[in-house]
Amino acid sequence: MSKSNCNDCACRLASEVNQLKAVVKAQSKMLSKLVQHIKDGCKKDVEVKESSLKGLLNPCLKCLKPDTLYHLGLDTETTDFPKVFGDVRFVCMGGTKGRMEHFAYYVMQEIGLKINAATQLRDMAEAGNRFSMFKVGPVLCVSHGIGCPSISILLHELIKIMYHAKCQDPVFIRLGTCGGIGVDPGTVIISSEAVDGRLDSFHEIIVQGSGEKYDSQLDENLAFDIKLCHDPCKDRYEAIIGKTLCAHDFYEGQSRLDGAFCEYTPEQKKAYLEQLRSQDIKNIEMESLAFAALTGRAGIRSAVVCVAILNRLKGDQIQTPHEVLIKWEKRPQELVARYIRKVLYFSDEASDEAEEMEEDEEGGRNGSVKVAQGGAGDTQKAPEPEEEA
Ligand SMILES: O=P(O)(O)O[C@H]1O[C@H](CO)[C@@H](O)[C@H]1O
Ligand SMILES: O=c1cc[nH]c(=O)[nH]1
Repeated sequence: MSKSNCNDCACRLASEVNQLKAVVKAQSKMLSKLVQHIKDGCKKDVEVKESSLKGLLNPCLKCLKPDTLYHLGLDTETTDFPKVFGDVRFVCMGGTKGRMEHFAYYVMQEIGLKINAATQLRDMAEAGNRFSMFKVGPVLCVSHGIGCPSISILLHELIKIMYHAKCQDPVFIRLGTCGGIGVDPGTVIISSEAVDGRLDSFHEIIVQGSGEKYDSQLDENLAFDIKLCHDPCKDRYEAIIGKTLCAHDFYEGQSRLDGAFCEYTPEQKKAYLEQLRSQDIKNIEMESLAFAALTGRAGIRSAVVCVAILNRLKGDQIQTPHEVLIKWEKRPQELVARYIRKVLYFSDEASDEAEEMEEDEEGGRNGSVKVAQGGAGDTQKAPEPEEEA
C-alpha cells in the first residue's frame, strides 16, 4: 500500500471513529432523557399552537375549512396535518420522483431510521398525480418538476402544509443538477443567491397585471453549514458556494446553441457566458429564483445544492454516461444527508430531536410507510451507500 493510500485510510478511519463516538454519546444522552421521561410519568408535551413561520402568510388560510392542496392530492379535512406532518424539520426537493425516492431511502439509512423489510415508502402525493412526496421521520422528500412555475405551485402547497401542521423552524433544501460556469463537471455548487437572466437578484411575478418583485437571497449560514459537511479529505470532488443564474428555459434561456431555435451566434453565446463568469456566477439551473423568493417570504431558511453536470464554457450537450450522472446526482444528497444527521444528532438540540423521533417510531409518524403489495418480492430495498470510484 502506498504512503498516500495509507494516510487516506487513517484519515477516513479517524473521522469514522469520531462519528461513531458522537453517535454513541448522542444515543446515551437520548436514553437518559427517555428514562427521565418514563420516571416523570410520560407528561404530555406542551401542545404547539401555531407554526413558527415568520413570513407574511395569507390571513385567509385559517378560514379555509377544508383547505385543499390540489396538486398534492391532500386536504385538511381527510388528513390530520399536525399528526402526520407536525414533526417535519427538513423539506428536501429535487426535479424528479426517482431522485427524491432514492434520497428518502438514503436519508432514512443516514439518520438511523428503519422500516420493516416487507414495507416500502408510500408516495403521499400520488392522488394529485403531479408531484411525489415521501416522508422519513422529520424529512419530507418531494419532487418539483422543471422550472419556476412548477416549483412555485408546489412551494405554495408545501408552505401551507407547514402552516397547517404547525411545523417548527423547517428548513427547505433543493437538491439539483445544473450547468457549471467555469467549474469542473461533478463539482457541487451551494447557491449564495439566485439571479435572473439580467443578473437581477429578485423573482418577478405578474400579479393582477403588474410585476411584483421578491428578493432571491438564500440563507448564508445554512449554505456555509452545508459546505462544512463536505470532507475534502474523503470526497473526491469540490464543493463551492457561489451565485446561481436561474433561467426560465433550458435552451435559449441558457444561451445554448443546440435548441430547436437559435438566433444568436456562437461568439455572442461565448460573450454572454464569459460575462456571467466575470460576474461570479458559478452555475445555471431553473428553479432557484422562485425557491429563494417563496421560502424567503415565508421566513423559511433555505438552500440550493446542485451538482454541475457539464461546464457550459466547454459545450451545450450533455453526453456524460448515465452511470456517471447517477453518481454525480448523489453528491448533493450526501452533503445534505450529512447536514441533516449533524443537526439531528450533533447539535445542542440533538437529544430532543432524537427523543421525538424515537416516540414517532412507536407512534406511527416516522414515515410514509406502506405495506408492499405482493409481499417480500415487491419490497423496495434501501440502496446501499456507494463508495466513490
Ligand atoms: O436536476 P433538476 O433538479 O431537475 O434541475 C435542473 O434540471 C432541469 C433541466 O434539465 C431543470 O429543472 C434544472 O433546474
Ligand atoms: O445545463 C444545465 C444542466 C442542468 N440543468 C440546467 O438547467 N442546465
